[in-house]
Amino acid sequence: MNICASELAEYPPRLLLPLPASAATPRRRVLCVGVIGPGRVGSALLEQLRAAQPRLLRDNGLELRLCGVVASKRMWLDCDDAELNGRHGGAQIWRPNDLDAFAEHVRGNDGRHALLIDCSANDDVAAHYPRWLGAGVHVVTPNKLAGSGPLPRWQAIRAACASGARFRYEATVCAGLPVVQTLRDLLDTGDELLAVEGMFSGTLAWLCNRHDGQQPFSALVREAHALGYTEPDPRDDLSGMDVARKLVILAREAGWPLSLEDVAVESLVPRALAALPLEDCLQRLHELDALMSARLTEATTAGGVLRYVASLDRHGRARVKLVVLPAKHPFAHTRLTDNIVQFTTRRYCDNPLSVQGPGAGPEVTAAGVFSDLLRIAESLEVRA
Ligand SMILES: NC(=O)C1=CN([C@@H]2O[C@H](COP(=O)(O)OP(=O)(O)OC[C@H]3O[C@@H](n4cnc5c(N)ncnc54)[C@H](O)[C@@H]3O)[C@@H](O)[C@H]2O)C=CC1
Ligand SMILES: N[C@@H](CC=O)C(=O)O
Repeated sequence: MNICASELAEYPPRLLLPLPASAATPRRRVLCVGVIGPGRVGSALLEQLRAAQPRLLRDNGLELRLCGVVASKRMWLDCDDAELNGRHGGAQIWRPNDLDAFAEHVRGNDGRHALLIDCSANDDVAAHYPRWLGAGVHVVTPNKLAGSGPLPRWQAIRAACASGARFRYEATVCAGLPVVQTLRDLLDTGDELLAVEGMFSGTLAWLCNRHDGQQPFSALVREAHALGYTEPDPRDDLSGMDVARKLVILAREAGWPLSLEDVAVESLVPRALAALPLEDCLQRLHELDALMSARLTEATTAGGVLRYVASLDRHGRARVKLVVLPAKHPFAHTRLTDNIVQFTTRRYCDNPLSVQGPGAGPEVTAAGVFSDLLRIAESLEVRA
């Protein structure tokens, strides 16, 4: 709509007044944050938090207080004496990893708002969520192991939110894309999920896009790992398990009690590599090449493209597999790490609602985690 100056003059004057003081002066809130897993995503997140801190405080009245960082073996707490550490070459900074002590430290005992961000891919960390949430600590994570893990644990996590603590996991599905929130909004406004279909793996999308026979498939897998697209163990991507986990998370979001065992999964990992230690598997990745080359020939001979597709139909049948799609198929027109999620719902039944865009990489994933943090921060009441 265009508004010319004369029209503007006729608008009710109150529309032209400055914003009321309450909107101009944001209420100040403090959120104490602990980051678990300073790997590729965790480090990108720490950088984004650091860069955004002054702007958030100035424009939103939100003070983010980083209280600690814990890695697989060690942790750092803000109460540690920085000056002492300086004199000891940093040797005092790191204590041994202790998740319970870490959570207690971030939670404090002064009624503060506390948030733990799990950027690991570790199941033991996920097993702590019910306790943390039950104690009133918010949890945000891109780690898929809680959302797709044992159903009773998932239910315990949801139940623990009765404490008032919030659990958000947008980045578990398609990294920074607004997929979980979109589904949540559909459901909360009374829609009903009928089916989901899509490409949920940035790594597999990128590999399918880049694999043209010019380079061995295994070299591309190594490149995807170096770019931060793969899981810490790339077999989680190649086996289809990462995609299956995302499908389970979406199904559960819609109230369907799906478990990983219910998903028919096509793995691209040769049996001989499946159970090897990670280092040995990486040495033998070339054993994938002949298999993937044959799949590529099959696709090009048919005039199509390879895509790794997930689907959950109206009868609850869930499957993830590599398929040949015709060149005109909408999934064939995706680029780089593009993911696409199509929700067929009661309202969107003739033409599904689609979310599409880059679906892997530390920066975009960290941004998805960060936006979860901001949604939680928006709901915080002011505490002294
Ligand atoms: N890389 C990507 O594009 C995306 C990743 N994710 C998820 O983000 C998470 C992190 O992925 P990356 O950063 O790529 O992995 P990474 O391997 O680079 O980092 C994982 C970190 O977790 C730490 N860690 C492992 N066990 C721990 C424990 N018990 N306690 C504390 N820290 C522990 C490791 O020390 C490491 O710093 C994973 O769950 C992954 O599935 C989700 C969406 C996209
Ligand atoms: N390894 C995953 C990262 C995001 O979940 C992928 O490639 O999609």
